[in-house]
Amino acid sequence: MERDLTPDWILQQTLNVQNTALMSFLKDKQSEQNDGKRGGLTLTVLGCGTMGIAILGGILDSLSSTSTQEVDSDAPKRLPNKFNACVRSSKGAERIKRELGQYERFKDVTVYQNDNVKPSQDADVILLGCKPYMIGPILKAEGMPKALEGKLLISILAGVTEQSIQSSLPSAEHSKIVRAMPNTAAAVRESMTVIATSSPPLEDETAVLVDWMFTRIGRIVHLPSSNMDACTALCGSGPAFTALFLESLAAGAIAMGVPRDEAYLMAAQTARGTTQLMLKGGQDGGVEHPAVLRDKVSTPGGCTIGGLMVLEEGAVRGTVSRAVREATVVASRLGEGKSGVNGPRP
Ligand SMILES: NC(=O)C1=CN([C@@H]2O[C@H](COP(=O)(O)OP(=O)(O)OC[C@H]3O[C@@H](n4cnc5c(N)ncnc54)[C@H](OP(=O)(O)O)[C@@H]3O)[C@@H](O)[C@H]2O)C=CC1
Ligand SMILES: O=C(O)[C@@H]1CCC=N1
Repeated sequence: MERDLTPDWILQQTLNVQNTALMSFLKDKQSEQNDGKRGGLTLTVLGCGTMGIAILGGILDSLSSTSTQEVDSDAPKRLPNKFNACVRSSKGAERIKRELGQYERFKDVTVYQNDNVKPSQDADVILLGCKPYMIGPILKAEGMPKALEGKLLISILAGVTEQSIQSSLPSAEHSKIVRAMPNTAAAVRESMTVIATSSPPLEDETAVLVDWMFTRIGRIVHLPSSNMDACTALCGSGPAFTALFLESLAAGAIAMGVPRDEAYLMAAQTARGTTQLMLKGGQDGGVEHPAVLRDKVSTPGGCTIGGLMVLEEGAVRGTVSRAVREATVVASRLGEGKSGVNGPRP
């Protein structure tokens, strides 16, 4: 676009540039002050892959967007302000930069490749995000037990109990271990994360920090550790089960001539609408019972009841429930320290 370079226009542009620089300076200062006031924590993600990136992304996003405002009301006194992301391969390191580089607070992230000791020494809080069977060797590696002493360890590993993590750590002065189970919707801040209740209970400040971390990526509930494998099957595996159902819904429509892309979009938006109805709640303020939603759609003599009867003939309810039970059993075996646990059972 052509423009007259009038003195007024040049002055305005100069002021705009100065304003932007000033705003950015003030934002940085405010962010430093918030971190300083709270005595910032260092968070290290040991195994920063799909889930580690999603969780770290939620935290960086939240910190980036609240730095100029009063901090969130649910925030702990001390927030993480430095981050270490640990991986094994250069591909893993590249992925972190590619997926998290967009966040302003990525400047506070250091990526480590094949070095877990230094970032663990520097950490106050450690998020364990490697594969379940890797945890023993990682925790027992030279220098690690000492580096982890007295730290808060938060594990998202399927099937790995707090006791089993504790047994990989020789020193008794160890470290508080908290188990949590998020899901891949963390990447869009819609995770359902189950946090295992600790025994003895966590100190207030630690509990607030753990809740704050996982509410950055979605909703949380607290349940006893004994429920964690079933929660892994429902919430952790749930996106895969739901995706299969959505794929089947769309396939039916595609078979009847609906264009493919529109069919997937319709399946996704229909699921979103249904979950919103369910979450909006019933009369008692809780989650709406799915059977109530189902009934509202099933006009007597209509097409929905016709379709539902086919699903019942196909034992969909029993099959899906059994898949969750199977995944629960397999999840519990993931903590045995080996891979390939879907194989035959004795
Ligand atoms: N995926 C899911 O839907 C869910 C997974 N979980 C749990 O989360 C954990 C991670 O799963 P997910 O994110 O999918 O797995 P990924 O394979 O995506 O991530 C694992 C990460 O660990 C890194 N890693 C491997 N070896 C080491 C090592 N020796 N030291 C440091 N880092 C290492 C890998 O690096 P590199 O890539 O370089 O090898 C990778 O970044 C699992 O325990 C799983 O049970 C929980 C809920 C849902
Ligand atoms: O299938 C798995 O092992 C992981 C844990 C929960 C979801 N995915």
